[in-house]
Amino acid sequence: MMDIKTYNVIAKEGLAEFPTDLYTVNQSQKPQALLIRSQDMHKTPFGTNVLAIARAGAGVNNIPLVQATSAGTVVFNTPGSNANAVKELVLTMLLLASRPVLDAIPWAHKLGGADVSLQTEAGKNHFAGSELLGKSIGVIGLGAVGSRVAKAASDLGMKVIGYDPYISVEHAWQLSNDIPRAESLEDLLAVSDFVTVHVPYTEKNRHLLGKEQVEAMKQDAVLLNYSRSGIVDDAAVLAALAAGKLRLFISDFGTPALVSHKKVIVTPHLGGTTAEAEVNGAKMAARTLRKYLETGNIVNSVNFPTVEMAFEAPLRLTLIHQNVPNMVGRITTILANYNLNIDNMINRSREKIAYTVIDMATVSAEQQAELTKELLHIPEVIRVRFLKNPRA
Ligand SMILES: NC(=O)c1ccc[n+]([C@@H]2O[C@H](COP(=O)([O-])OP(=O)(O)OC[C@H]3O[C@@H](n4cnc5c(N)ncnc54)[C@H](O)[C@@H]3O)[C@@H](O)[C@H]2O)c1
Ligand SMILES: O=C(O)CC[C@@H](O)C(=O)O
Repeated sequence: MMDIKTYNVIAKEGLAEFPTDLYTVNQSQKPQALLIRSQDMHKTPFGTNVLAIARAGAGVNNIPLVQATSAGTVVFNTPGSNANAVKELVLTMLLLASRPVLDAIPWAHKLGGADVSLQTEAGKNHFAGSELLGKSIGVIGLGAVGSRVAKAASDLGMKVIGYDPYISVEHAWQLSNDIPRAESLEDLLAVSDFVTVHVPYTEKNRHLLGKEQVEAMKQDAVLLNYSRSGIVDDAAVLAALAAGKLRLFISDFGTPALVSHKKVIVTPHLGGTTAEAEVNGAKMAARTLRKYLETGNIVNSVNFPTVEMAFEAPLRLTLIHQNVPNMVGRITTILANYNLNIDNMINRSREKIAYTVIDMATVSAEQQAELTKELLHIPEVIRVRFLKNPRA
C-alpha cells in the first residue's frame, strides 16, 4: 500500500484515480507522495519518504525545487489543465475593464418607483463604456494560458502582439501566424492598450514589470496580472497610478494596498478556479503520480528529465543519482557482480540530476535489499527503488 497526502481542496474525481487496493489517502504520517495545489511547501516540511509531489496546476514557485531535487523527490505539475479557466477570467476582466457594469448594476438595482425606465435612460450615460474591437493587447508569455488569451483576444477583433523569447515548439505551433511577436518587452509595452502577463514566477521574472516597464506603457493602459504575485512590482504600479499613469490595474493577487485602491480590481486568486479546471488538474496530477509510483516513468516533471520506457520485464530498478560521469558503468558493474542480465535500460539527465531505469528478470526480495544497500553505497546515488511489474 502507498499513501498519498493531500493539501488544499483536491477534486474527488482526482482522488478516485487511486485504486483502494493499492493506495490510501491521508492515512499515513509517512506518505509516499503529496498531491497539492497552492500549499506553501517552503514552509511545509516533507521527509525523504516523499518520492514525488504533484502540483495540480501550473505554477510551482510554492515548492522548494532545489531541495526536492537533491532529496530525490520528483515534482510534477499539470500543464494546461487550468489554462482555459484563466483565459476565460482574463476575457471577463478585459470586458469589465471596458464596460463599467460593476458600477452600473448596483446603480440599476437602486432605482425604484413607476419611472424606472425614465431614470434608466436619464442616467445610463454615466456608464458608457468602450469596445475591445480594434484595441491593442500585449500578451507576455505565450504558453498554455498566454497562447489561449492571444487567440481569444484576436477572435474578439483586438490587435494582439505577443512576447515570449523562450516559447516552446508545441506552443509556437499552436499560435496563429497572424499574431506578431515583439522583439522586446519594451516594443510590446509601447503599443498596447492592455497588457496581460502569463509567465511563471522565477527569480528572473521577479518584477518583470517594474518601474521602468510601467513607465514605458501607454498613459491610459490597463495592466492585468493573472500569473503570480511578484511578477508585477505592485509598488511601481501604485506609484504610477498616483502619478496619473495607467487607467486600471487588475490582479489575481491582493495586498492591503491593492484591495483598497479605487483604480485596482482584485480577484481572489481565481484564475484556475473552475469546477472543470479543478477536476482536470486533480485527475492529471493523480495519473502522473500513479505512473511514476507504479512504473517509475516520469512525465510533466519540472525538476527531473522525462523518462518513458515500456515496462515489460518482471522487475524494474530505478536510480536517482547525480549527473556525473561513469554512473551507468558503476551501477551495471554491481548488477554484473550479481550475474544479473539487463533486459532494457534508459538513462536521462537534467542539469545536475540523472535518472536510470533498468529492466530485468525477477530477483528475490533478499537480493533486492542487498543490491539496494550496495547501490546506495555509491556516494552519488540518492534513491533506489525496485518495482514489480504486476502484468509480468
Ligand atoms: N491565477 C491563476 O490561478 C493561475 C492559473 C494558472 C497559471 N497561473 C500562472 O500563470 C503562469 C503561466 O501558466 P501557463 O500554464 O501558461 O504556463 P506555461 O509554462 O505553459 O507558459 C509560460 C510561458 O511563459 C514564457 N516565459 C517565461 N519567462 C518569460 C519572460 N521573461 N518573458 C516572456 N515569456 C516568458 C515561457 O516561455 C512559457 O511559454 C504559471 O506559471 C502560474 O504562475 C496562474
Ligand atoms: O490551485 C489553484 O487554485 C491555483 C492554481 C494556479 O495558480 C496555477 O498556478 O495553476
